[in-house]
Amino acid sequence: MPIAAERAQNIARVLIEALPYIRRFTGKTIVIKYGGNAMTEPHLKDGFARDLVLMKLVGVNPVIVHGGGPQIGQLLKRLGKATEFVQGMRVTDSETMDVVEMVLGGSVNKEIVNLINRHGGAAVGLTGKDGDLIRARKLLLRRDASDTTVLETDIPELIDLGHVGEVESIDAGVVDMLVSGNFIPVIAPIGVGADGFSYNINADLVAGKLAEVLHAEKLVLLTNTAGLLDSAGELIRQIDAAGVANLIQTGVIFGGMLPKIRCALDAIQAGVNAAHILDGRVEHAVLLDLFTDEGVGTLIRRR
Ligand SMILES: Nc1ncnc2c1ncn2[C@@H]1O[C@H](COP(=O)(O)OP(=O)(O)O)[C@@H](O)[C@H]1O
Ligand SMILES: CC(=O)N[C@@H](CCC(=O)OP(=O)(O)O)C(=O)O
Repeated sequence: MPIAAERAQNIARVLIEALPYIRRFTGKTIVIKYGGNAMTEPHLKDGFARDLVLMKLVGVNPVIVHGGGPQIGQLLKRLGKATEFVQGMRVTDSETMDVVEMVLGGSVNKEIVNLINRHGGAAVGLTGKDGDLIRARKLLLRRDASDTTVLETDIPELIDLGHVGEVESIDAGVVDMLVSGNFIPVIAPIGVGADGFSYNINADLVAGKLAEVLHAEKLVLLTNTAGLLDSAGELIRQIDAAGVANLIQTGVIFGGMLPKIRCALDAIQAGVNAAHILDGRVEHAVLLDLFTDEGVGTLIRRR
C-alpha cells in the first residue's frame, strides 16, 4: 500500500477506536489535576492544551485544577526564603502564603489559561476565592515518628503547618456556570477560611474533592512519574485501597505521592467512577488515557 494510503488507514483506525470512548464520555465531567512537575517542556504544555480543546469539541467537559509546587519553590529561592515539606505539604507562614497566592493565582494560572486560549479553547482562571468556590479550614496533620517539624500546636500529636488548609466545602456554582457556558475552568488551589484568611491547599486534595462535588466521571492526576511505582520501580497498572495501604506502610509511597493517592482513593470511595495517575511527560497522555485502548499510568480501583 502506498505510504499516503497507509497513513490514511491508520488515522481512520485511530478515529474509529476513539468512537466508543467519545460516546461514553460525551456530556461527562473529567477533573484533571495538572501538577507543577508535569508543566515542564513547551511542547508538552502545548500538547496538553490541545488535548483539552479537542475534548471540549467532542462534548467532554474538562475542569482543570493546577499545582505549581516547583514554581513556588523557584520564587521563594529567588527571594532567599527557605521552604520545608512535611508529609508532602509545604509549611506555609504568612510571607510564604503571599508568594503561593502570587504564583498559583497569578503566573501559573494565567499561563495555563493563555495556553488553552491560544489553541482555540475558551478558558477562565479562578482561585478558590472566586465565587466563594473553596471554603478551607486549617489542616492539622497527625504526627508520625519520622516528623521533626519545628512548628507545633498545643496538642503534641498534631503538627501545625501555618496557612495550610484542607477543603471544608466547595460551592461549585461558578464552575457549573462556566462549564454550561462552554468555558474550561482552570482552578488554583487556594481556599478562604471563615476567618477570611487565604489557605494553601495541596492541589491533589482540591482536585479530589472537586471531582466528588461535580460527580465527575473520572479524576485524572498528571504527574512526573510513569504512575504509581512499586518497590522495584516498576509501574503498577491497577491497585485498590488495600494495596495502597500496604505500600504506604512499607514506605514505597512517600512525599508528594501520599496526598495524591489518598485523594484518589477518597474520590472513588465517594462515587467518582475512576481515578488515574498519569505521566505528564508523555505527549498527549490525557487523550491516550481517555480515547484509546492503550493503558497509560495507574488505575486506582475501589476494590
Ligand atoms: N510509589 C511511588 N511511585 C511514584 N512516585 C512516588 C512514589 N512515592 C513517592 N513518589 C514521589 O512522588 C512524586 C510525585 O508527587 P509530586 O512531586 O507532589 O508531584 P506533582 O507536582 O505532580 O503533584 C514523584 O516524583 C516521586 O518522587
Ligand atoms: C500545602 C501545599 O503543599 N500546597 C502546594 C500547592 C501547590 C501544589 O500542590 O503543587 P503541585 O501539585 O505541583 O505539587 C505547595 O505549596 O506546593
